[in-house]
Amino acid sequence: MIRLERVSKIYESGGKKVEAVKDVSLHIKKGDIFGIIGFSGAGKSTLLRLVNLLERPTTGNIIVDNYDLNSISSKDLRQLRRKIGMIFQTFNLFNSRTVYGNIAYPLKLEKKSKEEIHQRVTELLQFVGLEDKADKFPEQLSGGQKQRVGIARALATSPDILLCDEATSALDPETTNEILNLLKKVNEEFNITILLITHEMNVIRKICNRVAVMENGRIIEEGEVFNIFSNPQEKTTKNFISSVVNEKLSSSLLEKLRKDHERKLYRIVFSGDTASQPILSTLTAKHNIHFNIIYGSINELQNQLFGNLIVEFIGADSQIEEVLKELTEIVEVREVTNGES
Ligand SMILES: Nc1ncnc2c1ncn2[C@@H]1O[C@H](COP(=O)(O)OP(=O)(O)OP(=O)(O)O)[C@@H](O)[C@H]1O
Repeated sequence: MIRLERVSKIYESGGKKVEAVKDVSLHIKKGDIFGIIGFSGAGKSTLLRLVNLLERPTTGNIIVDNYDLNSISSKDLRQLRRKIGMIFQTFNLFNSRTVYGNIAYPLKLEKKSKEEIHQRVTELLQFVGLEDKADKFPEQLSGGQKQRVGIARALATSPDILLCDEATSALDPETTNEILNLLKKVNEEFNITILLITHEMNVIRKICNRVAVMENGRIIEEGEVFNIFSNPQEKTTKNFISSVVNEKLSSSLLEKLRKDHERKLYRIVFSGDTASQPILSTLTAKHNIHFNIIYGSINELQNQLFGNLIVEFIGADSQIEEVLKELTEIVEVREVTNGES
């Protein structure tokens, strides 16, 4: 659906060059909810503007819906633009138009008849749950309601792709969840591919199936959301994950635990099927030792479980060794040291 091949974007302003996007390759498949996460200045907005045809890459190719943007004709470009909807952090609604007028606007540009416009706007108002707000002006709406209008307007021309630029960053957590649920519904009911940029891992966790982590213009890590969450490789990715999945213990708590428990502590990381199997109890029973759970967390993601436990084993050293050996073959096991909390 969207393919970026070795894309770079260099801005030149005041004689200075800024390489905002560096050698990025990505493949976003039809039906994906693909999230790009990164700190401010990482290059996310530039990447979105490249896909939205507002910027041209300095080098590399961008292919959207089988059109190579480097060689697309202006007629095809106009056609393609209609297939891409966009919503924004600041909603970008027309304050002088009603909710109805905002949603109708792209259809008016397409010179649709009054009846067609009425039918489509009514459908969309119902879809986003704002039937009773048709005649209100944006300033009479809450942030969440404004974003619903933004979504309805973006869907008016039945796009194949929806680009979301920090669409929930201005909203409180509850409203964020409502809007994320609505975006999921857009994806599922209309099979619209969603590409979103965000600096909130919560957004990625809630609705994305794939994620790319961006830093200094580059994609540093990319993959299925479950795999990235359960086995992040890069420090920045780990930091983003720890903002929503609290698996680290504070160093003071760790110190206390180590004082209270003179045996070695082990962190055992479970994911997927292993998170729902009684692996620990089976293995410790087999080798006739006991275990004591010191800390545990379990999370649900994409209908799968992942989590981790900190445990101590009680029993003969040789038997503990055996259990650790067998455990390591099934799950990730590492001794908890002072440096690793
Ligand atoms: N039009 C422009 N001209 C010159 N430099 C730009 C332009 N747009 C962005 N940049 C620079 O490119 C880099 C990436 O910016 P970009 O806005 O893409 O990052 P971002 O991850 O979206 O950050 P934010 O979340 O703060 O918007 C930054 O160093 C920025 O200053």
